[in-house]
Amino acid sequence: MADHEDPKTGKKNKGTSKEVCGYPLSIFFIVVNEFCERFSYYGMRAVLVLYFKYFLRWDDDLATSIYHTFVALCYLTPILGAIVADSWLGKFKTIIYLSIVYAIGQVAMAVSAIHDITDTDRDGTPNNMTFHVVLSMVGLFLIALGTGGIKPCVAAFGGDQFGDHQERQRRTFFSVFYLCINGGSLLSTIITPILRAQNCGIYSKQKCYSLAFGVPAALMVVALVVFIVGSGMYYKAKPEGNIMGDVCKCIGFAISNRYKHRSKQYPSREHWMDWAEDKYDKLLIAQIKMVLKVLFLYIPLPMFWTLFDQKGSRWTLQATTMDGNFGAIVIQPDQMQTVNPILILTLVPIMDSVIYPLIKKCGLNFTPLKRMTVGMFLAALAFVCAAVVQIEIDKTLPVFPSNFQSQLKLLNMGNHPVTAGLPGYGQVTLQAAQASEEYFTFEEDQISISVSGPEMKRNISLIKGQRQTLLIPLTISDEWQLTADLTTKPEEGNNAIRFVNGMNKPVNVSTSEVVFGQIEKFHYSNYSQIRNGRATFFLQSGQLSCAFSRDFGFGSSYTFFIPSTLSLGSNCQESITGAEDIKPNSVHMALQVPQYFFITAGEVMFSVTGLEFSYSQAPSNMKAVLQAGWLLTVAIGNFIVLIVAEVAKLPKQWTEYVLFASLLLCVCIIFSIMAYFYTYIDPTEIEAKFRRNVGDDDDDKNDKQRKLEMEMMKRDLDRSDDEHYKGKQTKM
Ligand SMILES: CC(C)C[C@H](NC(=O)[C@@H](N)CC(C)C)C(=O)O
Repeated sequence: MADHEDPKTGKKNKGTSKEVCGYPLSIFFIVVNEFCERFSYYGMRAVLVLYFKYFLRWDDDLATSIYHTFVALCYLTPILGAIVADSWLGKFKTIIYLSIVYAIGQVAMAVSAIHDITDTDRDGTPNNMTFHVVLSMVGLFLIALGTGGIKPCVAAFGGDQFGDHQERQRRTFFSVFYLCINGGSLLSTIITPILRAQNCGIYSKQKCYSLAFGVPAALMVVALVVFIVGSGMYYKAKPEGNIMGDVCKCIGFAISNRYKHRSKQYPSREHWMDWAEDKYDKLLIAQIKMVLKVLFLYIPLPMFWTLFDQKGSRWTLQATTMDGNFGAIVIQPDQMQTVNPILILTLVPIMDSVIYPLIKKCGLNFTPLKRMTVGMFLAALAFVCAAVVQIEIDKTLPVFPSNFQSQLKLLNMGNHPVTAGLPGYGQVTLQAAQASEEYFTFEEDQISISVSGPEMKRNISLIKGQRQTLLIPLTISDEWQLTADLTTKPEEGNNAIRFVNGMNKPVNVSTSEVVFGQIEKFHYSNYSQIRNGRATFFLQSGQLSCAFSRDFGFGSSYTFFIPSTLSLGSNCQESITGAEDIKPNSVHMALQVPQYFFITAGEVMFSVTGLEFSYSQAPSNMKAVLQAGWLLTVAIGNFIVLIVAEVAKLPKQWTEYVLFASLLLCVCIIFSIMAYFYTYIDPTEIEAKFRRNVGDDDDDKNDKQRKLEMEMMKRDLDRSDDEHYKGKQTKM
């Protein structure tokens, strides 16, 4: 039998698998598995809301709530996976079984997105939507179970591959592991939206959601195969029975025993868990103490994730009010999120090979908990940057009417100039086919407007909180019309465009992507969303057919006026005038880069370190459980976003950013105090000593000596100021 194999089980011993440059070869399969799995997860997530909205035809509210429920579930299921792994199947088998569940879920999603399956009338839309909804919900449930379930196991299983002499390599592994997460997610969030945009189908061509889900499904199968291929090389720690059951029972016994002995006549014990000593093994009690110490330290951590997860929501919304034109490329608001994984891919190597060594050279002991504290501080700083950017944006946003005001714009549909008398604003002159530049604000319910050239006078009823445009007709006999204008910026950085037809006959307007439909004479169309860039509009009315083009930025709104003078042979490019109802975004998206930089630098210090810290401080039989505890802080963080945003209801977005920054700063201070009192431990060493002292009946040490050693170890776990273990234990 080879010396790297356990003589009893024939299985590999820890840290003895084949090595390449000091690293166990087995971790190669683990990091490739993680890369493919994250590709699969983030790729599917990137198109999920669009699938809900455009394939299942759900409204925005339902789509976003199901999406967030799914994401929250993905961070709750790790507990389940960890318990199964640590207590029953072991990490290896848990990863294999749950990966199969995960891959089935992804395949179910891909199948649910094939519209042809139920498209009996072959019109391109499914005829049995229930089938697609049920299949996709089952798919998402399996994915949440799979991705969440394996997450704590894969990280801990990777850590398991290193021997005690490979602490430095294990730290590097967690950094590379993080790089793979972000490499996979970056690639997939670029690729799957492209796949979705393709047209596919048997009977009719539709947006290809099946391909956008199918490729992540294939990557999950690849992840599973790669993991299985590495099978012979892994160190597989054996689960030690129902450890979570034992932990719960032991804690329960300690509490009830303490309660039974609450009277002063009983001497107090150093730690409340010591009340379990009457019934439970000292090793188990020591292990529970280790876990509880770390879990206690985790209490403030969800606040970091509360801020971190707003990248995908609030910050993306902020980007929709910004200008994404970078010259050579145009960045869409949701694409700004890719800055995070891109920065991770650059910052992790820089931190590991330059910053941390430099700090060490300066003689500073930049311990994991110090790094996490700095990470929190950087995240708070990111939100201060977000607040400053928001203040700049707010300065450029249009002033919409309050609930006590109404706003009115005038559009002269005639061929001659008119002068309109407006209460409080005097005389306003408008050329032919011209609109007033600004909206006029009124507090009255009704105003009287007199127009000269031709002479007209009308009483106009205004609606509080609304913006309207008054279409001043060509002749006295024509109808006066009021349009309902936008009182918010168009969504997702798009431009809201509509047309007013000043001609005496209907006109059809369209672009290559958008149909405005037929607009009756002297009427106006609904708003349609046009993306940034150049758009060409085609006009068609009887024999008349022409086109004109305009360039659009982000978040503007225009009313284009088709004049009565437009006729066969007219030059539409010159004849059609546009009134700018909402100015395009003018604050550049590049201003978001500092906030992305700080949150990502914070993530590297907080999350990469936290991942490794959770592994290194966990007892051997609860590695996955503590990883799951770490992931639970992410889930709680997500819930806090919903609660704080709902409860705080701040009128200005920048104040909400400042609130979140202040909350994290407070939490950061609390955490630094807690961290100061934390003593790093070496679980392997503690466990070994307990085993030696407790389990070895043939030990020739006398009882007194043994008792003394045990007491010392107990004190090491209970007290923070002891630096007993080979100087390995250091404070914060
Ligand atoms: C614990 C997770 C929240 C960490 C990790 N996420 C990241 O690394 C992000 N930088 C990815 C980005 C695409 C949002 C994960 O395991 O997904």
